[in-house]
Amino acid sequence: MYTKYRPYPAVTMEKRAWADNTADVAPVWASTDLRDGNQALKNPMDIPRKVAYFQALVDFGFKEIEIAYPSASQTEFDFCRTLIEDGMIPDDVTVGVLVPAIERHIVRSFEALRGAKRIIFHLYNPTAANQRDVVFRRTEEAIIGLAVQGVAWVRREAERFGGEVVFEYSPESFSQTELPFALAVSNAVIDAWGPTPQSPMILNLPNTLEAGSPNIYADRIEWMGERIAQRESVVISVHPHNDRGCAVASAELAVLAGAQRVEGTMLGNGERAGNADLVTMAFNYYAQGVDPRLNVGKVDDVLSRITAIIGTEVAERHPYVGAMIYSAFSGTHQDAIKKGMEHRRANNTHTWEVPYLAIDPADIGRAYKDAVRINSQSGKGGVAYVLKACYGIEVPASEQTALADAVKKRSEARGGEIGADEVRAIYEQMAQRAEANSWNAAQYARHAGFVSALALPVVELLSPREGERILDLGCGEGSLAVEIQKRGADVVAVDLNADMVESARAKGIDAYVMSATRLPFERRFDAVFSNAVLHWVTEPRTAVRQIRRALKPGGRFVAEFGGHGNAAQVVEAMRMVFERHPEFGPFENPWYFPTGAEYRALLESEGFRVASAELIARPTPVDDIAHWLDLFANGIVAHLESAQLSCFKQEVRTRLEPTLYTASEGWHVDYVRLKVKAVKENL
Ligand SMILES: CC(=O)SCCNC(=O)CCNC(=O)[C@H](O)C(C)(C)COP(=O)(O)OP(=O)(O)OC[C@H]1O[C@@H](n2cnc3c(N)ncnc32)[C@H](O)[C@@H]1OP(=O)(O)O
Ligand SMILES: CC(C)C(=O)C(=O)O
Repeated sequence: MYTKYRPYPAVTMEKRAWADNTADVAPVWASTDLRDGNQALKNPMDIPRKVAYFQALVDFGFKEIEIAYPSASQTEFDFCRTLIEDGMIPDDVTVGVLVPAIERHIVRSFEALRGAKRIIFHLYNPTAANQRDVVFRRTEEAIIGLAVQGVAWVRREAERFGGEVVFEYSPESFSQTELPFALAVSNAVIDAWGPTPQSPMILNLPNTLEAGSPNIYADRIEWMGERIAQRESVVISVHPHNDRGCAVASAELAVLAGAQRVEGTMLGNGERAGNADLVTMAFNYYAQGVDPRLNVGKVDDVLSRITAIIGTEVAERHPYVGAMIYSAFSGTHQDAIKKGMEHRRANNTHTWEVPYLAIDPADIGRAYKDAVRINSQSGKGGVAYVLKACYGIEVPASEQTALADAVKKRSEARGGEIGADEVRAIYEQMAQRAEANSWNAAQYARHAGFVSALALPVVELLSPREGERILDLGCGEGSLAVEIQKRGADVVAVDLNADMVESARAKGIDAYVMSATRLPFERRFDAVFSNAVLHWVTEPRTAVRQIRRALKPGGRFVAEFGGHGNAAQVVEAMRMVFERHPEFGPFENPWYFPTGAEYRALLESEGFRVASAELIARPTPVDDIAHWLDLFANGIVAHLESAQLSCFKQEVRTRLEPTLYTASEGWHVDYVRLKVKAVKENL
């Protein structure tokens, strides 16, 4: 079996320059899609499809386009005529045709091109030993004679042709041709055509059947380049096929070896295993900071047009352009991408250095959010990235592992990918479970009407104006949102509690269930308003970032919530009752009550200009401290049994009665509010 095939002959080189060269300049690209690509299709294109394909190639930036083998069929001929007669060839684009060394084919091909301003007339004849002996049954001299005769026919017709003719010659099957013979035939053709440095010809050295490794192709190109006649009047071109899967590598090494021009096709479409894929190759230059001389930013548009025309698809894993190319499922890769992107943003880096991403997906219009996709292989970094990229949600580091575990479980149980919306739903559910307090809208309305009634001055501080878009963050049952709306503003309200949101909606408010640390809004609001909510948010920096993000530049943030010392006596009484009853477990204070200075510093560090951040002592009447505990402290005692709960309430009540209750005025809670007004700076 192993004697059936022979090793591809290596080239003996005294010195080899290409291995030390670097790819500093992209070659001239020549698309052969409409000829070589077309001849690979089961259903070759008709004229309208060819026209559409031609236009896509022009839009991608090709300046040399081989459009046909005009003598092959009437369609090929008519396509040439259509492009020329309908004036579809831009002035900076040169069209080419492929023609065998047969007189009537040469005559007909010139006929097809009549009227074109500038053409590449590409003559070819096979030169390999096997072709000479078996297909043509001619000696070496006769094959050279055929080529030289072909040149004479081309010269004669070129002289009659009105436009400029760039002559191209291919010793077809160069890859299987002995180098001395390839050189002999090429030099005979160069001599017969007589190119000059001002009017050079193209010598195309095809890897017609790719049978050797790219380094040998490079050796062959360098070998030829060193020896051909009139090197300064010849543009060396390559035409690599992909039979060994190395066409792009062959083309790149050939360029290092002196090739100045590369023929190939979009996505490598072509006979057998195809041609050199010029999309990949152009991006290979681009990704090294070399001008690719093609409109790579338009690639998705161009490829969607081309694949629709020829009825193919871009493979998911195709380099640079596959749908999955900029997506990572695996946890450690996701983590590295997330950190790389964050580092880039934080440092405003210009050069691209994000692990696992060859180029910036945005360069070709792909979204960053697709860079990370979630399944059972994913980790915390990836899951956090998805929520940040898709919804602007910052998952606190403390919650990331639990979230990733929940997502992984879901993916393993169900199989397959977990979409961003599903990750978000899992996160919301976790947040609701983790919410310290539970809320009941009816009870709230009955016993906590004071919360909104006392907040009207905060609405005044907000001073909503007609037509402004205002976010009410933590709207509760919606009374303040109604007040703001009455002043002509357009209000969107959010609250973590579905019962409250329901109640706000019943008042005609556009309300949603949403956490203050997971707002999806970006530059949407003229103002963000919040009353009696932010002391419940245990990730204050995350909330401030979300608020800033939701605001338009210059937008204001007006809020009131519990500040340093708020309900201090109540908190202390609860703590002491817990201390007296070790069976209740540790007392956990759920609230964030900052000082004015602390909150001001937080806002300023997140890009706000703070107009005021003041603590205001406001003893607040409540109907009964027991109701207050039921409403606002139920999270602290959620784990207690009912007898323990009664005991807790009774003991807290007894402790507070001497200071917070009077017979004439009833119960007052020692509220201290932090009232804030700040403006989003235009950073
Ligand atoms: C590697 C490449 O991609 S090269 C391009 C290949 N593309 C094509 O062949 C597509 C278009 N081809 C065609 O439509 C036809 O093959 C035609 C019109 C060129 C010729 O068709 P036909 O006359 O029917 O002959 P056929 O297709 O069998 O070709 C074989 C003949 O062409 C000769 N021939 C093949 N290539 C060449 C050439 N480049 N120069 C001169 N003669 C050639 C062969 O020696 C053979 O001649 P013979 O009949 O004297 O033995
Ligand atoms: C005619 C030549 C350039 C060709 O298509 C090939 O050798 O593959």
